[in-house]
Amino acid sequence: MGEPIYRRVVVKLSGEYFAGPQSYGIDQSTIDRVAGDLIAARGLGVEIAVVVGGGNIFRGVEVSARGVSRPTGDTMGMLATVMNCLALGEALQRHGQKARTLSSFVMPQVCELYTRAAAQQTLGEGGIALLAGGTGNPFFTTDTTAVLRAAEIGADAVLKATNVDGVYSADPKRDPKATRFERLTHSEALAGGYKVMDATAFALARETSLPIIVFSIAEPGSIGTVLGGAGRATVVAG
Ligand SMILES: Nc1ncnc2c1ncn2[C@@H]1O[C@H](COP(=O)(O)OP(=O)(O)O)[C@@H](O)[C@H]1O
Ligand SMILES: O=c1ccn([C@@H]2O[C@H](COP(=O)(O)OP(=O)(O)O)[C@@H](O)[C@H]2O)c(=O)[nH]1
Repeated sequence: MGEPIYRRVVVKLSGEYFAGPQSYGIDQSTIDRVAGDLIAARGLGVEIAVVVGGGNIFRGVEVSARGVSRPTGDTMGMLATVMNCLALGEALQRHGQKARTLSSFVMPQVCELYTRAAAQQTLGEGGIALLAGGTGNPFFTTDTTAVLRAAEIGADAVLKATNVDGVYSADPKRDPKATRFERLTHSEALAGGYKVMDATAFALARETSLPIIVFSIAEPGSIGTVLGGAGRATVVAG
């Protein structure tokens, strides 16, 4: 594995992936494996903050399709991300890694409130900061949260660890002829309308000059590989 090309990153973990072989909820062995990958990546000397999605429990759009208002559905989705962070935090600590969950919502019995200073402090002390609760606002996604928090804490890149190994010309799960891009500019990603990430996230990354690396979390060790500038991935930058 090569020397890391980033000093501080935000890793966005797919909530959906946390369900493992199940269709819903949290699969413990999947969380333990992801925790191991994060600890190995931290071992390369890179400061790591993590944003976890909530799609394994609730997605606002899906909840609202069943009759709940969209803001309430989105709040349920954001609370789902808190549960995922609590599960991941425990797994990291069990493996000996210092981790601190910081939420966009005030919930003192559950975890601390996210502030930029608290996140910076955790990273400075060698801990992994788990940034829970999304942006705290409905109508956003955890992809946008990852870019927002990366810009706030001065990260060098957003690593989107998802269930595909990059950005394709079309959804690879629907179109077998779709081809993977090695590299795209933010403007090309926006113009292409590639659904692997929402437009707000790409636009904020362009505005803040943040590279986004899209890669598969299913590949064990992929976070460390990507930190070394290698592996199958799409780099969205420039
Ligand atoms: N152009 C595309 N390139 C890659 N993936 C795409 C594209 N269009 C749609 N997708 C789909 O996007 C999904 C990843 O996005 P999403 O479900 O939001 O991930 P996450 O759970 O990591 O937030 C993949 O499952 C893939 O099928
Ligand atoms: O700032 C945010 C982040 C997330 N969400 C809600 O939380 C859900 C879970 O997040 P996301 O869909 O991004 O998770 P993932 O796709 O990574 O599992 C979303 O569907 C939204 O309903 C939100 O309302 N605001």
